[in-house]
Amino acid sequence: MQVGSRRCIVNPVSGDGEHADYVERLMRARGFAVEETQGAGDAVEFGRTAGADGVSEVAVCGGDGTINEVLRGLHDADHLDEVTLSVVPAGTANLLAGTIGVTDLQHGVEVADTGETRSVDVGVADGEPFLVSCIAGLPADASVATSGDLKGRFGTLAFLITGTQEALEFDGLDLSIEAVGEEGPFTWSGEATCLLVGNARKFVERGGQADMEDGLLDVAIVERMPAGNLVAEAIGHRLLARDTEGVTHVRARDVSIDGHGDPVTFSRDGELAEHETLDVSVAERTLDLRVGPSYEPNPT
Ligand SMILES: Nc1ncnc2c1ncn2[C@@H]1O[C@H](COP(=O)(O)OP(=O)(O)OP(=O)(O)O)[C@@H](O)[C@H]1O
Repeated sequence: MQVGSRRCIVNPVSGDGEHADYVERLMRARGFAVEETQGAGDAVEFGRTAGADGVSEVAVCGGDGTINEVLRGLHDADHLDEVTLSVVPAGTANLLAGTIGVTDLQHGVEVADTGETRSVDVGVADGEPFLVSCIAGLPADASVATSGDLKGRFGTLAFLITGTQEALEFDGLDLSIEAVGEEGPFTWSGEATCLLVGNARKFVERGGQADMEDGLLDVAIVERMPAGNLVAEAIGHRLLARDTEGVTHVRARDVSIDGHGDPVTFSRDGELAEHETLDVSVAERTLDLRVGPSYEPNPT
């Protein structure tokens, strides 16, 4: 047991792969022991070991995939509610970091050292944790189709390019959804283009950071619409405006999704898995997370 210890898990190949030496030097100077991953899955193991060792502060330097691996390891070790987690963004999209107000590597190092700590919700899908979102349908498929090469060259723009290509071919999902909504039971059934379940992110109105401390998930269901309309809506940035026809939005806990016998691909913070049915819940204010100054405890 190493009470009071600090550990930093670094994925040296995240993003452009040029951050490791720089970040490791800065983190060591702030009292973090550094561990470097050598391949997929290592960060899960490092997270598990950090949990088993009782490490009190874990910083993750990498992209959203690496953060999710560490989160899974800490969850496996039953240590999520005892650790303070921080993020030093070195990935391509860095969705979590962007959402909690951590802007770049150097800022991430400062926040990991002395940033404000908030107790935030952790989403749980099929027993596995996520922080940002759990999504099915077009965005999830688009992220599968985004090749590493394209991602490397164009960064986040690659999601948009492949997203548009995929939109022209996507068939839709046949789903039934039941949830405990903020204002009572919620059910939805039909053909969807996508289902977006956000913990740190919301997808309607202006999007951006969701309330991460309310014990609720932000659920948006986009009904299937002809691909031409979909692309036009997306280009006009109107798709997830609250009043868009065909978009249902509810804040809920305990969301059950049924694909009617067809496997549905879900992306849990970028980690892909197929499920015919999926239960998503929230572990309310379970994780202490260091956040940047622009993090909003109560976003409107
Ligand atoms: N040393 C390594 N060599 C190759 N792959 C690795 C290594 N360490 C970890 N990985 C794998 O690299 C993958 C990508 O990592 P990560 O998500 O951090 O970066 P990214 O894809 O650039 O960023 P983002 O998820 O923000 O788009 C992870 O799936 C992880 O398992």
